[in-house]
Amino acid sequence: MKRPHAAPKPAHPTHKRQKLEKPSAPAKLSAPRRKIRLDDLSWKAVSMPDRLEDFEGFYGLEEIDDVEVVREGATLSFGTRKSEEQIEREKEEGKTREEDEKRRFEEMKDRQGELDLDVGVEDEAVESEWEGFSDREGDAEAEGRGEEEPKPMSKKEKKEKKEKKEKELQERKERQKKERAAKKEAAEAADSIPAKEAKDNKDEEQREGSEKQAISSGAFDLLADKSEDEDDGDVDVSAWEDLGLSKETLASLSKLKFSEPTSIQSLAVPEILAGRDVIGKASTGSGKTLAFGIPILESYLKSPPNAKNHTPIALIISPTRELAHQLASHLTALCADGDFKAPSIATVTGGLAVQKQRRQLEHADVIIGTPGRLWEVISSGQGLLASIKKIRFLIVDEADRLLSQGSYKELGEILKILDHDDNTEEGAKPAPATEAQRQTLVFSATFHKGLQQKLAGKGPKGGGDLMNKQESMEYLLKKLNFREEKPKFIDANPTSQMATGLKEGLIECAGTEKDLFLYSLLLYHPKKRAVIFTNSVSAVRRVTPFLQHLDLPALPLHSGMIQKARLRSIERFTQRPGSILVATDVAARGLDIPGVELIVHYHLPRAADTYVHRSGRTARGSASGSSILICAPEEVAGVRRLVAKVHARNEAASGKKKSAYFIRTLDIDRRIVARLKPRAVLAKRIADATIAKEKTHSEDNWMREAAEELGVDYDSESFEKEAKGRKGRGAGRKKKEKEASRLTKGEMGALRAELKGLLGQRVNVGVSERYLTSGGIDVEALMRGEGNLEFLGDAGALGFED
Ligand SMILES: Nc1ncnc2c1ncn2[C@@H]1O[C@H](COP(=O)(O)OP(=O)(O)OP(=O)(O)O)[C@@H](O)[C@H]1O
Repeated sequence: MKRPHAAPKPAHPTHKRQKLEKPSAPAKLSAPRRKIRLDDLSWKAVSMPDRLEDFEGFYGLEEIDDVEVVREGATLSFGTRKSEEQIEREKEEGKTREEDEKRRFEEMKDRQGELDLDVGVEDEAVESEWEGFSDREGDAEAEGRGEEEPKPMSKKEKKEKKEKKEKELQERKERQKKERAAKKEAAEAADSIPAKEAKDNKDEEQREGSEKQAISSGAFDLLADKSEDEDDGDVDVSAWEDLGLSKETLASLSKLKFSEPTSIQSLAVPEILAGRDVIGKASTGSGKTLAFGIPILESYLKSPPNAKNHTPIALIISPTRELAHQLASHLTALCADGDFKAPSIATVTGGLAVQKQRRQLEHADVIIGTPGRLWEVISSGQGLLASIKKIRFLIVDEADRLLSQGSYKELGEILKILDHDDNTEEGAKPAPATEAQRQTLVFSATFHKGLQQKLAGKGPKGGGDLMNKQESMEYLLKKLNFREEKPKFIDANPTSQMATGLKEGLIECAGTEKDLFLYSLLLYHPKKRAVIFTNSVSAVRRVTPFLQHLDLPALPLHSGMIQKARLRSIERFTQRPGSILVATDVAARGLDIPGVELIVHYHLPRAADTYVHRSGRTARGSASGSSILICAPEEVAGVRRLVAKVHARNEAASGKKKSAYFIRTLDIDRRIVARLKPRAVLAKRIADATIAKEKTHSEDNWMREAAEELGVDYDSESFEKEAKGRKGRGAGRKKKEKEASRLTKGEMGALRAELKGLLGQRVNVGVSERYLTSGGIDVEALMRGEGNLEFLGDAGALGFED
């Protein structure tokens, strides 16, 4: 029986529960029951959870045992079989207990006070240790070595000591700041830069610093910094000597630890230095950036731009924003820490503040940008246009992409404006090609076959295998207004446009099971940095959360994202080993992220060239990697043709007899896939429902806003009813989305919990049922890189072994 402790006594105390732990002894039961007043009994306090202590008017509970409630007619009374002596004894025991309790509480309070004091002392100890790092390190040590036990400090002493330390720290900071400023002044004086120019440079540096911070979230700075992590020793660069480079460039290459040129570099650099227009083709990841970057640096070192009448040296055009930032990083890395003032590099891409970019351009030595933003910026400022016309190099990187249909419009405008003679009348033909003073350099890993044949002087004159006139490289090359009638065509890898360390394969599955097979494939490659290519923004939006729900570190990249988010994704992907980038073809070209080991084509590439470039994100330089296509059965034949086409081109170039390349089908254990299916199905449901909810929400908002603008009432339900009658394209999908969006919070929570449960379970995926029943393999362990690869395998187990 329990009663509230110290609370006003109820008229009729309720009998809460009979204590079970003390069953009455048979002897006691036989004792006569006496009526008793409740206050005369020995109540014991019940310990309560802390949070109840402050309950208004409720201070605690007390309990009593061996009491019976006796009903006599309408009245209740209480009886006990305990003797009076026993009750008295218990009362005494209760008092002692209460006193003990009080004493323990007081002791605990004291101890708590001591503990608080200890914390203070500990802080102080840390502070006094810190003193050892101060300028007066010796003093601090000498103090510490004192033979007598130091006396505890008073509060005043502690305060004074703290203030003194803060003052010292402040003074040290001031001193260091002054030293830095003095050093900078001395360096500027040594360079004998006139005061105004020095100020301009300083302003520019500051502007550049803040611009750089604003435009890049650091992803490509990381690429630029990668040499810093390595040890500082420079490498022997004698292998570069034949190329006729300056000692400054050689020193920079040594710092980058590039001991020898790649083949495209050794072939293209001398030609460019000799003043030739060059069309360079080399496989992905073979160092094309420096093939044109080195000659730009050489030209800059040979005749730095005149500070008073500044004009940029080079204009580099890139098909994507990410590639533009990466090119800037690679060139920055080449020029960083050199024994010369580094050229100023401006990156001009969409998605970032145009005003800042315009300001940067005024002082840029090298301009790198995407066609749309470049056009916007160049065309809007006459002064800028006049100076850009004087560039020494025009570089079109990933030229076949930039010059292809759909992308060419703005590039065409830029080229037109660059060649437009301001003295010719409006509407007249642009200035003749011979007037172009610049060198034009065009690079890619893939060029159209017709162009190659034409350049090699082998191809049919016009028509033949060329695309239609509008698209053809021949037509577009005319637009580039080469200085020479026949630019130098360099094919560094005539027999192979695919990287040498690349393994290719395909996995066949039902079109509706691509998600499941993608998940399984990623589990086969635990902790490997991978890029998943899809053909649409919506697929990226769907596949990324699908993988994330399955606890895989997926990051999205597509053109629908704001630029900062795009750069952030690349930054995280670069920083975190084992992460997975789910991307559209915006990531297919040029991106140079170290350590990518796996490329998955979730959607098939639409063209052979896209296949080459996507696959080229792995196996770069001397590294190796795999490129795997996930195909529905009806897609297999097309895929085989596409991949065979890529390889057939190589054989044609090498003059070998044609033999169709046959991409191998990789074995993925269907039993493993079947075990993983429940997880994949759940993850897909959750991802689809989340997207459908967001979509419905934003559609609703859009309709509401439109209705408001029209001044009509918007009622989503009546809209829906009306729409029900209409059936058209996508009606089934819409219905599914609607259903998915209707999942309640609770239902979503339940799905998540179920998935969590599944992900927490071991998945037995042995190679035989015997193995399955006797323990098997833990996929989670595999994902941690601890699994038994003998069974789940790496690429070798997928059939890549030779
Ligand atoms: N001489 C060299 N020695 C070693 N590494 C080099 C050398 N030149 C360039 N690299 C490095 O090789 C990597 C690939 O270079 P880059 O991005 O220029 O390739 P790419 O041919 O342009 O590839 P893609 O066709 O995919 O754009 C970069 O990380 C670059 O720093």
